[in-house]
Formats: sequence, C-alpha cells, structure tokens
Amino acid sequence: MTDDRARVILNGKSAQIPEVREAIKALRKAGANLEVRVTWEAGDALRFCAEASREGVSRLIAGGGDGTVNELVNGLMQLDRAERPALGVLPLGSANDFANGAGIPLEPRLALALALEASPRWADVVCLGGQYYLNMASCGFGAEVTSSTPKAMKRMLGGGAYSLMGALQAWRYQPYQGRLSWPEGESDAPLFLLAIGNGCQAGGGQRLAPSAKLDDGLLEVLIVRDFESLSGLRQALDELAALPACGDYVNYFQTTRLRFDSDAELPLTLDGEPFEWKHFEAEVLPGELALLLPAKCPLMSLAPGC
Ligand SMILES: Nc1ncnc2c1ncn2[C@@H]1O[C@H](COP(=O)(O)OP(=O)(O)OP(=O)(O)O)[C@@H](O)[C@H]1O
Ligand SMILES: [Mg+2]
Repeated sequence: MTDDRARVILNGKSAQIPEVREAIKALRKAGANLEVRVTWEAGDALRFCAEASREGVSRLIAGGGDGTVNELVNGLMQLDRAERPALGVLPLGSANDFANGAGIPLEPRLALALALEASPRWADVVCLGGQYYLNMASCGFGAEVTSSTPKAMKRMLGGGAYSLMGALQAWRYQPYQGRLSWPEGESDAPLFLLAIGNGCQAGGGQRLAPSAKLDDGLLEVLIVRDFESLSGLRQALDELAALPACGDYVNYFQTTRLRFDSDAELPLTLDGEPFEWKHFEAEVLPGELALLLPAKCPLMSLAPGC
C-alpha cells in the first residue's frame, strides 16, 4: 500500500453504509492515509476537488454512483492538469456503469484497496456543451430510461429497473429530429438512439460502445435511426448485434468530434445525469485525467506503466 494521501468524496446518500465504514476502518488500520468528505447536495463534490488538490491529496476517490464520478471529473477539469489528483472509484450507485465497464470491484474494501494501490494511468475525457464526462453521453431510448427511472426504484431493482422502464417507455417513444456531423460524415435521419462513448456502457449495463477505450483519443459513436415498421425494428436489432459502420439503421464508428444541431431540445444523459441541448459539440480531450484502474482494465489499450 502506498503512503499517498488519499481522500474519499462520499455521496451523503451512502454515508452510513456499514460495509463502507468497515472497509475504511480496516484500511486505515492497515496503514492507509485515507480521509473522508461527505457531500450534502449537488455541487459539493465539485468544490471538494479544489480543496483536495490544495491540500496535497494525490488520490481522490468518488464514493457514489456515476453522477458522483461525473461531478469529480468536472471538478478535476477545473484545475490545471498538473494539479489534478488521480481519480479512483468506490462504486455505490445503482447502475455504476463506469465502474462495471472498467472492471472496478463493487465490493467496497476491494474497490478502496485498488484505488490506494493502483498506478495512475492517463485517460481521455470528453467535453460536450461545456460539461465534461468520462463514460458516456446517450440520448433517446436509453437516456430517457435512465433519467426518468425513479431513484427508489433504481435502488430496489438495481440495473433491472432500467430494462423494465425501457420496455414500458418503448411504447410511447418519439424519435428526435436533428443533424449530426463529424469530420468523416453526417446524418440527418430521425434518431432512435445516440451514444457517444469514452467508456463502453450506460443505462445500467447497456453496452452501447463495446469497443471503447479510455486511452485511444477517440469517441465511439453509435447512431440508431428510427424505424417505422416491425421489419425495420427486426433489422435494427440485427444491426445492433453486429454494429456495422454504415448499416441501414445503425452507424457505429470512431471519431474525434461530433456536432448536433436541431430546432428542438435533445435530452442527453451524461454519465447518468440529465441535460437538454438544441446544439452541442462533443470533443475528446486525450490524456487529461489520471485514473486508478485494475491492471487488466478492459477499457485501457495500453498496459500499466506505458
Ligand atoms: N447528501 C446527498 N443526498 C442526496 N443527493 C446527493 C447528496 N450529495 C450529492 N447528491 C446528488 O446525488 C447525485 C449523484 O448520485 P449518484 O449518481 O452518485 O448516485 P445514483 O444516482 O444513486 O447512482 P447511479 O447513477 O449509479 O444510479 C448528484 O446529482 C448529486 O448532486
Ligand atoms: Mg446518477
């Protein structure tokens, strides 16, 4: 274990979980220099990043769901690159899509031990409409499911709630109109689903960008165009399984930036948090954050130490 100064930013919702208390107690007993700050409301985690950097914390651990990870990413991106502590994750949400995609253990003691021991590795961050995210932006079917699923239900059912809400919402789904453009192409067909991945999954386990890497300097884009008939739905599902670069309904490709323009607001979920934009540009910023990841993290193309 390193003697680096480490600090957990714990979402207040999860502050009294016995396993978290026990894990922190045990790791401190084993010699870890591990502090805790608890958030009361939105914005606290953002401020705690600046405080941690000022106070010489070198490992900052997001204790919460994807929304807490996202707040820390935004807080860290407000700091100069050299001033940013490395970021670890103690997954305590209901979906934990980033942690699950990255192979971070869900068991608190193992997740904390990993964040205390891992060698930091540089990862890309995405900037979209002035917001930063680490994992995925998604819109349409998957995004609505995530932002409208009641919190209590998410907690009760874990990832299962997303699929249930998804099935129900499919019946009253409206496609989105807008124009997408990227350096190599464009599309203005009605959208059923859009995912812009840095990580690989969103919406409680939906692997919308299965070949995404955090260190390749690229965005992974999945566009699913609206289908009007049952045979269209069948073909879209077949294409979703194969992810062609240029199918009738599905486009799956890598690029460095993607623009969206429309007359109507597009609801977009960034790392599990809901936003709406008529226009936005997503751009990948290579190697901005040092992450504390498992040695065999499936989202990294380079081995540790590279
Ligand atoms: N003490 C608190 N009580 C309630 N909400 C809080 C508290 N502190 C922060 N928040 C808010 O919690 C949200 C983030 O929740 P987070 O994503 O970590 O958990 P979750 O939504 O339950 O998990 P998941 O996104 O994985 O389903 C943010 O919007 C943040 O502002
Ligand atoms: Mg959340």
